[in-house]
Amino acid sequence: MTNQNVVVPDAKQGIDITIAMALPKSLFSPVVPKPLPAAPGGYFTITRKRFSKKTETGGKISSWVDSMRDSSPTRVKSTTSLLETEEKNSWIVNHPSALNMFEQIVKGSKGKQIVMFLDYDGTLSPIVEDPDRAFMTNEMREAVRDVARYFPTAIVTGRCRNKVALAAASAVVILKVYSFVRLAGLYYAGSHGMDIEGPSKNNCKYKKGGVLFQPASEFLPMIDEVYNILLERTKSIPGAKVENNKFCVSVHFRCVEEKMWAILVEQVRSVLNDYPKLRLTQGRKVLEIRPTIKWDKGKALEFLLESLGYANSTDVFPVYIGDDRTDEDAFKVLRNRGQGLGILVSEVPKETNASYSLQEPKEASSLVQQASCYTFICGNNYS
Ligand SMILES: O=P(O)(O)OC[C@H]1O[C@H](O[C@H]2O[C@H](CO)[C@@H](O)[C@H](O)[C@H]2O)[C@H](O)[C@@H](O)[C@@H]1O
Repeated sequence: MTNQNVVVPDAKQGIDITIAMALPKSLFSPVVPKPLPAAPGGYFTITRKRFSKKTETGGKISSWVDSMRDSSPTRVKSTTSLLETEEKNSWIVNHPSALNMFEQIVKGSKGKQIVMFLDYDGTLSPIVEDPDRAFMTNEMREAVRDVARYFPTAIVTGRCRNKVALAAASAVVILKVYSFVRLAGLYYAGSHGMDIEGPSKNNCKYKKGGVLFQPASEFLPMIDEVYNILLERTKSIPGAKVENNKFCVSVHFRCVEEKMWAILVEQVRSVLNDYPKLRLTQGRKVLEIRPTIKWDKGKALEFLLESLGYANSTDVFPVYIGDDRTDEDAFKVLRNRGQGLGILVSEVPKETNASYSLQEPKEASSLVQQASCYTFICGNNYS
């Protein structure tokens, strides 16, 4: 049975958060946060300011390629300079591990309704070469299923909403452990939040179940058209992969040789010249073509909170876990609201609006698992 309205027990009610710490270690700390590894050359020094200057549509091809290279390092420095070590140390002080800070997070959320927002690629699933093989692990799937029993939980992703569901479902089929139905209790915000669906049985006050919002629906034919043109224009570039994400298109260059990146960007840019209502952004070894509407993952987060009845509430504690630039819009919303917390999944320091960090999806799985274990125990004994 699900109980998505579970509120984190309040200390005033006599709940001792140290109870969580007293639970078996295997339940609560399956992953010990690793010390930060040496950052690959050039990665963490890229600033958002610098990135945005160079990646607006209309910038030079060479700027795009520079930006792609900056965020996709191929060289790993053998030694780390003192400056870099200091920068890494100060970054971790400012963005501590959410696993290490679990007790404080529980304190901060006491008496409030937690709402979980989870990015997919790089957060729930590890980054792999083939986007069609980016499955969640068995463990992660279980953690997400469990946490969704206690708190409203949304997956917020650049992927096509149906495809994310399919990726999750395929994992179920392959592993033959969980059924897809167990994830029906989640909200899905696909296409960078432009395609929002609620669970069929839920407490969504805006509308019960089904598609809740599609702010870019008028762009559907245009996106299809651009997807087909891009397929054609990039087919001669070895390794390039074009993905139709319904309200946006991804052009992957993870498997494209660096010397071909300029040609790829040139092709994409030349197509977009004929579509001024579309814009080009960049993710992890991917170029993203999106409508120019003012909608992003941050707006999707606000929309979902409003749908759940928490638009102006001070009694809500949204937790957003993500790894990519597109997740920064959501981190920013939380920072501006002064509510909840953003958690960046990253092995290396990055400029971010998130307050805490985790190094890899495995740690995200542990944190999500801890949240549901804690709530299960405290809810049973104290609420
Ligand atoms: O918002 P997200 O859930 O993080 O989705 C962003 C993009 O993720 C996928 O691409 C990324 O993951 C792939 C699989 O690990 C990897 O091969 C690729 O290089 C990454 O960019 C997805 O395929 C894209 O459509 C999403 O926009």
